[in-house]
Amino acid sequence: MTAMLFSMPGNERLAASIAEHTGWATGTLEVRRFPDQESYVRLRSGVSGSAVAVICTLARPDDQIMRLLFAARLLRESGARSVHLVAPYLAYMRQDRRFKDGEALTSRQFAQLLSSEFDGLVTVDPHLHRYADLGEIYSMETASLAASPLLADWVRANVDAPLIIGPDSESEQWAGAIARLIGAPHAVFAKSRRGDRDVLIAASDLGAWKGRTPILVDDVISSGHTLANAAREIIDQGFPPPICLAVHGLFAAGAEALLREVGCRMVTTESISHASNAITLGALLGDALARQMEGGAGRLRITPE
Ligand SMILES: O=P(O)(O)OC[C@H]1O[C@@H](O)[C@H](O)[C@@H]1O
Repeated sequence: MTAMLFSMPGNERLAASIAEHTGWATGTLEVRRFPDQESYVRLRSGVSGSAVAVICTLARPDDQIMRLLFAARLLRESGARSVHLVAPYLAYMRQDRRFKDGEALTSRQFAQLLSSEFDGLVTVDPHLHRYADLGEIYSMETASLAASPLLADWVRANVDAPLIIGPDSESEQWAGAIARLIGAPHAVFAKSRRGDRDVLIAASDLGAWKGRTPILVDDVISSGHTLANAAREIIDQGFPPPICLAVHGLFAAGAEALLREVGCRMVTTESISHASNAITLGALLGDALARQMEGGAGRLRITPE
């Protein structure tokens, strides 16, 4: 199997990290915007008969989706044997139900758009909350990789006597896994969300673990309010400001400043490029992509309504 990697703008470091691990060649896609903001995409490498992967993490997805779909179609039309998407951060997964009457079910529609052009998807900790599996909405091969072993490695190497804390019940899957992997205690708080930037955290009593270094663990930092409010609860109980350890650092406007103001140090994986990136994903993504490509994904299926 010949394989080739293509990076969408802004994903060059991630693509290099996968290329370094797999030894695959990196091809060139020229991608730019016309003055009217439409997208221009041109393939500058031969792909005939190759399995190809486009590396495009999906933070700020609305800025990226059209050019990504154009690139996928172009690669297929140019003779690629199969076209895969490596999106370490997968967007729109948090809109996994109609929370209010009349809301668009964007997770499903976004999945249908990607599934209509790609044969396979490799991603890291997609926000699987009300969906049990990506197969419920994606109709292509999917690999959902768990970052918790890598997060656990980071804690093991950097923190003595950690206390792992999840800010809400959804985060138990990461907090619990990391705590088990490193043999540390963990606690999980409760959260109620009243708005995009308005969350209430009900903390549990951490008194039994005084003296340990608190580490808040979550899948996503978006507005930062979940972790900032959880951090305040931890500090109120006499602990130092926690380390905020997350798989995906989206850092919406104001999030970084908010967490700094509370005194938190932020640590994230390289799924979204940010100064807090401290955990590389090249080996995890490269191995999963190789398995998917060797599996021979190549048949395009369309999700039925
Ligand atoms: O509070 P912000 O940072 O906006 O949002 C991130 C939180 O919202 C949830 O879906 C995530 O799992 C995380 O707990």
